[in-house]
Amino acid sequence: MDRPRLTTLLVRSVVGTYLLVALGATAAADAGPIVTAGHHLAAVLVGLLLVVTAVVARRSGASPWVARGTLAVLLVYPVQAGIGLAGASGFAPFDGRLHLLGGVAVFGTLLVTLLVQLEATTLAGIDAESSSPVADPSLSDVASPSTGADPSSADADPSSADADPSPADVATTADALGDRLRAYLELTKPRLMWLLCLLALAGMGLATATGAALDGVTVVATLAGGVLAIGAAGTFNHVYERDRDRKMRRTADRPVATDRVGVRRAIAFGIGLVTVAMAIMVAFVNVLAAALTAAAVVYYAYVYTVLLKPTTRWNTVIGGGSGALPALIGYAAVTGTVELPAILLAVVVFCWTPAHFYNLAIAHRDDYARADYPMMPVLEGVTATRRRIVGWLGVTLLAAVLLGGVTDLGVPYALATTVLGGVFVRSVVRQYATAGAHDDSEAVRQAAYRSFHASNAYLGGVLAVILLETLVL
Ligand code: HEM
Ligand SMILES: CC(C)=CCC/C(C)=C/CC/C(C)=C/COP(=O)(O)OP(=O)(O)O
Repeated sequence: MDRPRLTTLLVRSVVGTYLLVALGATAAADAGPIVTAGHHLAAVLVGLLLVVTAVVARRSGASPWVARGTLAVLLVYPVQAGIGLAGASGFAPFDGRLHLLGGVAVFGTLLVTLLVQLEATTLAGIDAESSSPVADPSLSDVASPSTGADPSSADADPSSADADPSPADVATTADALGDRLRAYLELTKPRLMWLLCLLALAGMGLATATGAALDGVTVVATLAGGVLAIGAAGTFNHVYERDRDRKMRRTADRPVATDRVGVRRAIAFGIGLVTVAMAIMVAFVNVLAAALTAAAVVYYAYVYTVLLKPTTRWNTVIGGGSGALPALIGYAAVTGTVELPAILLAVVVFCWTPAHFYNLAIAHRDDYARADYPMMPVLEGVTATRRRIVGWLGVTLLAAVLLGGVTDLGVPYALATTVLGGVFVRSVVRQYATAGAHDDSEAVRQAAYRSFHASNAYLGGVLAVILLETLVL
C-alpha cells in the first residue's frame, strides 16, 4: 500500500512529538493554563496520530523495523503520558526530567523509524550504482578560470601592474576600482555574515537574563569586530585554498584563485582586518570577547582550513566549532564571562553545522571530488550523507529544546524551533524523492539546495525569535 502516505504520517508524528517536547521543556517553567491545556490537547492528537501511523505501518507492508518502531512508540507513549500526569499532580519520583527523557526517547525512536522508512523506500527504487561514492576523486581539472595563471606567480599582483590609466578613460578607471573593491569584499565572505552576526546578537540577548545591561557601544563594537574578524578569517581561507579553488566550479572565480588579488596583498589585507578587529574588541568590548574572536579566526583559518578540511571526513563536524563561537563572543561581550545558556546556544549551532553543510557537500559532490577534498558524500556517497543530515538535524532539535529548558525562552521560541524544524525535516525528506536519479544529477543538487536554504531559515528564524524574546518581549 501507500508508502508515501506512511512517510507523511511519520514526518507528522516526528514534528508533533517534537512540538510536545519543545512546548513541555521550554514553557514548563512559566506554563500558564492555556499552554498546559494546549500541551494536553496536542498530546491527545499526537497519540491518535501515532495509532494511525502504527496501523498504516503494519498494513502497508513496510520494513519490519518501521512496524516495530511505530509499535514501540505506541507502547511507550501511554507510559510517557502517565509520567506527565503524575508529575503534574506532584507525585515526586516522576519529575519533569523523566518526562523530558521520555519525550526525547519517543522523538528519537520516531526519527530513526522515519529514516529507516526513507531508506527502505528509496533503496527499493534506486540504481545501486547511483548511490556509490565517487570512485576517482582526482578527476580532470575544471576549465581554467579566466586568467588561468600559475598560483606561484600570484605575488606579482596584476591589479597593481598597470597603475597608469589614461585621463580620458575615467569610466574605465572607476570600473577597475569598483572591480577591485568588489574583489576585496568577496575575500571577506560577506554572505555568511548576517547569520554569524545574528548568532552573536542572540548570545547578547541571552546574556541580558543575568541582569547585565546591553549598551549600544558593546553591540556595535562586537558586531564590527566580529565582521572584520570573519573577513580576515575568510581572506586567509581564500589564500590557502587558491589552488583547490581553481579546480572547483563553485570557487574557480574567487579573487585569489583568479589572481585578481595577489597572495601578498590578500595576506596583508587579512592581517589588517584582524588587527583592527582585535583593537576594537579590546578597546570597546573586553579581553575575553577579544580572545574568543581571535580563537575563532585561528580555528577557522588554521584548524579547519589547513588541518581538517583537506585531511579528514570529520572536517566539517569538528570545524563547525569555529562558526559556533560567535554565541560565546556575544555573551562574553555583555557579561565578561561564558555560562550555560551561551554554551548551549553554541552547541545548537555546532550540531546544526553538519546538517547545514552536508547539503552543499551533496550538491557540489563532483566539485569536492575534483579538488580532492575528503567530504562525506565523496567518500561515503549521498545516501550515507543524508543519513547524517537526519541525525544531526535530530540532535540540533534536541539541543534547541535543552537551550529552551535552561533559559527563560517561552512559547514563541518553542513554536519557532518546531515550525522551522518541521520545514527543515520536510525538505530533507523530499531529498529522498529523487530516488533513482544519479548522485550528481540536477534533481539531487536542487533538492539538496532546498535543504541548505531550509537550514539557514531554521537557524536564522530561531535566532531572531531568541532576540525578540530576550530584548523586546
Ligand atoms: C564547517 C562549517 C561550515 C561549512 C563547511 C560551511 C560551508 C558553507 C559554504 C560552502 C557556503 C557557500 C554556499 C554557496 O556557494 O552557495 C556556505 C554558505 C553559508 N553559510 Fe555555511 N558553512 C559552515 C558553517 C556555517 C555557520 C556556523 C554559519 C552561521 C552560523 C553559516 C552560515 C552560512 C550562510 C548564511 C551562508 C550563505 C547562504 C546564502 O548565500 O544564501 N555556515 N556555507
Ligand atoms: C571570527 C569568526 C566568528 C569566525 C567564524 C569563522 C567562520 C566564517 C565560520 C563558518 C564556517 C564556514 C562558513 C565555513 C565555510 O566553509 P569553507 O571555507 O569550506 O567554504 P568554501 O568552500 O566556500 O571555501
